[in-house]
Formats: sequence, C-alpha cells, structure tokens
Amino acid sequence: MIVDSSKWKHVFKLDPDKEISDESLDRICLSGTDAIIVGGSSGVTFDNTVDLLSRIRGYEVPCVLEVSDSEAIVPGFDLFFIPMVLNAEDPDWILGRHHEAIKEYGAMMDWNEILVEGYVILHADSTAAKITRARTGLSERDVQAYARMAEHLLHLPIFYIEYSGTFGDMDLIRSTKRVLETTRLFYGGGIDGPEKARMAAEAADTIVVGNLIYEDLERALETVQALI
Ligand SMILES: CC(C)=CCC/C(C)=C/CC/C(C)=C/CC/C(C)=C/CC/C(C)=C/CC/C(C)=C/CC/C(C)=C/COP(=O)(O)OP(=O)(O)O
Ligand SMILES: O=P(O)(O)OC[C@@H](O)CO
Ligand SMILES: [Mg+2]
Repeated sequence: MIVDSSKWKHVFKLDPDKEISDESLDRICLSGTDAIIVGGSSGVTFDNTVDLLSRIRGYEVPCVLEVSDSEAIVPGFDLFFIPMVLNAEDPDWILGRHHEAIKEYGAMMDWNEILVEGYVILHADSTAAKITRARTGLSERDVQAYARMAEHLLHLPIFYIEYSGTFGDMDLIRSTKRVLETTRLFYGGGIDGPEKARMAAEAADTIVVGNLIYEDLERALETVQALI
C-alpha cells in the first residue's frame, strides 16, 4: 500500500547516526505522530539505516527514508524522499548526486514510492548548509520564488524550508505558504517544545521535529499533543 503524505501535520525525524534506546523509540513510534522520517546530513550509512528501519518496522507508523547518501539507500521503507537543494551553490546537490544514483538504481526503482522535496536551507551554520554550500542570505521574495519554482516549474509535491538547528522566521514561512497552492510546505528547525510546534504548525503544512528527540524526549512528545 502506498502511504499518502499529503495530510501529515507532524513528523519526527530520526537520525541513524544517533543513539536511541528501545524505550524512547517505542514512545516516539506510538506518540501519534503522522510519520517517521529517517535521515541526517552526515554519518548516515547502509548499516545504521538498516538497523533503525528494522527497529521502527515493528510499529504501524509510516516510515520514510530521506536519502542523503546513495550508499545508504535501504529497501523496505514506505516512501523515499529525495532532497533537491534549490539554493545549493554546488550543483551536485541539485541534480548531480541524483543522476549518479538513478544511473545505479533507476531500473529497479518504483517511482510511486519516490517524492522529491525542493529544499531551501537557511541556517548558515548547519551541516546541511555547509555540505551543499547553500546560499542562506535569501530575501522573502527569493524564497517565494523558489517555492513557485518547486510548484510550477518542477511540479514537486513538497517544498521544505530547512532551518535545522535553529528556529526560523515564521513570517517568512507564512508568506511562503501563501504562494503555494498544491505543493506542501514542510518546516523543520529548532522546534524545542509545544509552543514552537504550535507556531510552526500555524505557518506551515507539516512540521518536522528532529534534534529535540535526542535532547528532551518529554518535550519532543509534547509537540505531537500540541497539534491536537
Ligand atoms: C530497490 C531500491 C534500492 C530502491 C531505492 C530506490 C531509491 C530510493 C533511489 C533513490 C535515487 C536518488 C535520486 C537518490 C538521491 C541521491 C542523493 C545522494 C541525493 C542528494 C541528497 C542531498 C541533497 C543531500 C544533502 C544534505 C541534505 C539536504 C540532507 C537532508 C536532510 C537534512 C537536512 C537533515 C538535517 O540533518 P542533521 O543531521 O539534523 O544535521 P544538521 O542539523 O547538522 O544540518
Ligand atoms: O533537528 P531540528 O532542528 O529539529 O530540525 C528538524 C529537521 O528539519 C532537520 O532536517
Ligand atoms: Mg538533526
């Protein structure tokens, strides 16, 4: 069965490069979140991804692999999200790596399971920004233009504003959402509890909670309840 991500309001992002106990994972998977995304910008390997998938697979929650390294593509997820970093200065992260991966896996890919995310990375100090050499000093009009490109030029299902590690500008998220019609707006970055979860959920379609899982599990779980 193909999972439908178009109604998700809250997702947790688990990093295969970080440790999580069975008890914490159990609470995350049973929290009522709409889905778990498995992904990270560094240290993601085939082995640590298989390990995390096999532990999440015991639960019913939909589970997505957000591919950041073609050596760590593991079959068996419900969906695969493929980031395309629209504001990357290094074109490798827009289409280069994707071309290499499709050369290798193209013949065996089930395209119905694959969703491309148009990413705009805005936190200059994040690993993702450094790796991709993201142009982070963008104006509101720049970001809106990327959103329109994602929707109308590229027909992408997801536009992802990534502030990984810091809480972003909610006015920018709101004004970007206004220019999107069908493409879903994902927001991630610095959600450190229910208050910010609510603020972000009012501005974006789907919010992503990552680091907080590893920093304060109780508050991470409260971000799910905050949206109910
Ligand atoms: C049968 C079978 C094997 C089927 C699989 C088929 C399949 C899914 C094929 C995929 C084909 C494909 C097109 C793959 C893409 C390959 C690839 C490497 C693309 C590049 C992705 C990319 C742009 C990565 C850059 C980094 C990035 C944007 C990562 C996204 C996640 C992110 C930002 C996480 C935040 O990370 P965190 O760890 O929290 O770090 P910081 O806060 O420090 O930034
Ligand atoms: O880790 P945080 O800052 O919550 O960010 C979530 C997600 O957008 C990371 O890709
Ligand atoms: Mg993280």
